[in-house]
Amino acid sequence: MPKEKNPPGLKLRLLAAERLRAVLGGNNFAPFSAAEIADSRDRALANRLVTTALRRHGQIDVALGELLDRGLPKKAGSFEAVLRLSLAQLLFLPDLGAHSALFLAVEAVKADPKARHLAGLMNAVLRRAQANSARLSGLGDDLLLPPALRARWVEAYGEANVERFATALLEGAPLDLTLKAEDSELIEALGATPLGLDTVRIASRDRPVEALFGYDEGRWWVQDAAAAVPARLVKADTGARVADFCAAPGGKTAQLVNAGYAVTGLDSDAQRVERLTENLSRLGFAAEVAIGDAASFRPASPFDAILLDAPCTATGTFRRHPEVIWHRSDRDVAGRAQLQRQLLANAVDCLNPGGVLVYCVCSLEPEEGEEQVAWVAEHLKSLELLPVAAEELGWLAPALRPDGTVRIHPGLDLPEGVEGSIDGFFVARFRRLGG
Ligand SMILES: C[S@@+](CC[C@H](N)C(=O)[O-])C[C@H]1O[C@@H](n2cnc3c(N)ncnc32)[C@H](O)[C@@H]1O
Repeated sequence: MPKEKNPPGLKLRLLAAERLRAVLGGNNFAPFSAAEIADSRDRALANRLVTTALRRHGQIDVALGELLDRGLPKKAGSFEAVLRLSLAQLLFLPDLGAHSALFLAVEAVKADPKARHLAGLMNAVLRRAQANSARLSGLGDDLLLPPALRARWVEAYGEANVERFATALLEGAPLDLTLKAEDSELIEALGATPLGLDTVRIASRDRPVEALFGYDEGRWWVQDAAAAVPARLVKADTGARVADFCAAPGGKTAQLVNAGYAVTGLDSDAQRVERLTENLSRLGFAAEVAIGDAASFRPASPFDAILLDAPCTATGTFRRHPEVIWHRSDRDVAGRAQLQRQLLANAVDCLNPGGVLVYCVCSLEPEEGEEQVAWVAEHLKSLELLPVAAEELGWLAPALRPDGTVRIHPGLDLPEGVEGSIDGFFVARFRRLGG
């Protein structure tokens, strides 16, 4: 019988390998969308393979070290990505069965002219992995984080919290929505759990976001519970002129409009600004939108308040972007911290005396959060810290620090009955002196 040219599952495996390879090469991970893989079961499978390979990256590194006597072959096309996917399946997704992990891996490298010559090696390595799977699948969770990052986080958050971070990494992120208005019928129709304030959580979903109840009517937007905190801390009068610096794709802009402010959303990335505009339009929200550099932007007249959601290393988003754990270097942290200082300094100059500045980052690195508050105290003398009160944080009150800044991290307890965890975020609120 002639061999089937395209065995079932091969096309999907090749797509998954391509996606993983791009992330290994430095790209951000984005799950497959319905436009990319129409069949929902195929899409779920491809996303599960890639996310497992990314979440288990550290353990797979150790397994690769053991299994490949001479290390990864150089200039080998998709070999590494295919191997990592198959190890993820063999070791950590036993429900998918071992046979397809081996068979499809060999077929996938045969389909790649740059890796074809390594089909025998792929087969041998995976057979070895299979023979040692009991031990390799039990590699410790301490390997989930690079040692240097793990040590830094243990120093900042303590061992017990970092263990919770590892659990959060493996569990991934549920879908949190911010509701335009409290509405128990909407919450029920979404099958969501209220998480306090205006956030609800959908623990598991079988449909793309666009197919969820109320999307077309613009009754909610996607926003992690932690990301919804900073905009709530902009306390200004109704109708006040509030700027959202670094606004796209607009989750916080939407909150500010919903709170009744006259909002200007500023972002330097034209494509992302397009998404911001589309998102606001779906929600039926009006805001002034500008493309510009928040480090040098000058408004026609100063704002009453500014929310600065500064670009950062985004290590707090590791549940959705496991790659940040492996991609970010000390240099990245230092570079981001430097940019954040420029943005803070310019924001002060765009504020009315007495105006409020809320600074936030979705980073877990103290250099981008706690240490920036110390830098402001030393260098931006026209700002004073305006402490956040526990009542403003609701169930997230344990995130309040003694100085009135807010450190949210994925080790924090959730309200009773709510599953999962939240992103990492740091928030500090300042006031411009005078006025
Ligand atoms: C963390 S994201 C913002 C998320 C957004 N605030 C939200 O809640 O949906 C950071 C944004 O900063 C923008 N950005 C980066 N550097 C900037 C700069 N110098 N000036 C203005 N925007 C900038 C990026 O284009 C990106 O959209």
